[in-house]
Amino acid sequence: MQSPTPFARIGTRGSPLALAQAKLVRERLSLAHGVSKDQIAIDVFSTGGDRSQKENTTLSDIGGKGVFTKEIDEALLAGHIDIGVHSSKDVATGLPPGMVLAAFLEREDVRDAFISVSVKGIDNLPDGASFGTSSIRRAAQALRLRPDLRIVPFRGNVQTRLQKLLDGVADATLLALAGLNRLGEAHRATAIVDTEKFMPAPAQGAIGIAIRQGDTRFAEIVAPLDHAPTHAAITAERTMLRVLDGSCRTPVGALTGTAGDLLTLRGEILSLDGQKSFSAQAEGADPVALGETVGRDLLAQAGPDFLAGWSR
Ligand SMILES: NCc1[nH]cc(CCC(=O)O)c1CC(=O)O
Repeated sequence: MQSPTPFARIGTRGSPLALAQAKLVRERLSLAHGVSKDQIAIDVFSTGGDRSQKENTTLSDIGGKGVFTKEIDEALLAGHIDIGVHSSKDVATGLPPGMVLAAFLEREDVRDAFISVSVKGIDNLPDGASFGTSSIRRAAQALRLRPDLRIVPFRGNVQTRLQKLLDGVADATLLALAGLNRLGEAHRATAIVDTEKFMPAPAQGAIGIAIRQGDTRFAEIVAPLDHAPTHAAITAERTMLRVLDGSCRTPVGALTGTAGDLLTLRGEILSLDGQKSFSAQAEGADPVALGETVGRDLLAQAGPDFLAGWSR
């Protein structure tokens, strides 16, 4: 039986991936603090992003900001939960006032996996094949290589999308390898794609832990779970995205690496049809400064016409 006052209350979405991530955080908290898992509650929330799954919408159509986090953020700020567990790539760059991302678990594989029941890779798809994705980044990157592809909307959780492929709704898709790994479904990947051609989404593959700003008790409780190199990389990528967010809604990719003691950050923005793209790269020690440098470089290269053309 759960005690009436648990050690911590975690809020999460209810998808199998979100639950796996919340359970991973519970496991880490339990080990770090020597408390039983029964003392850590997991509360499940349905978000706008979950409710709109059945519509033929892209995430940017729904309105983006916090569509997978809003209800959890509100419960956190209201004190109904202590910790929000999120896929960092689903967390809006502008956090609700009073909320902070305090810790990040060590990043999983950042790459996307190509999945098809008929062909080995994107190059092998027949002319005019259908490509299932509701990610404007994956659509643009696929169309850059294969302008003939027909993009079909592909919403739903990871399991739903895998089933849609089996049902023949599309000839192929891309999914984050991180999600497949966490669900024990990595064997479904037909191929792992090259990050040069398919730069991952900013913050892909990292679980983020949100707490209330100024909550010193929970700041201390989640601190042992934080992986410093992941924290730095996600900060750099989210900063780059924040610089771009203000001006445009083009597809964006980002990838952090290391060069000795320094971080390297590569970023790219693409037109929706993938026919135009700009990339930038820099290295530095301060993740915020690095993200700003790469973000501003991308804005400068793209210029106002490109950004205006795709701003809605
Ligand atoms: N809402 C989509 C989403 N958000 C996070 C992940 C994967 C896990 C991650 O990037 O940490 C996914 C699924 C996908 O892109 O395949």
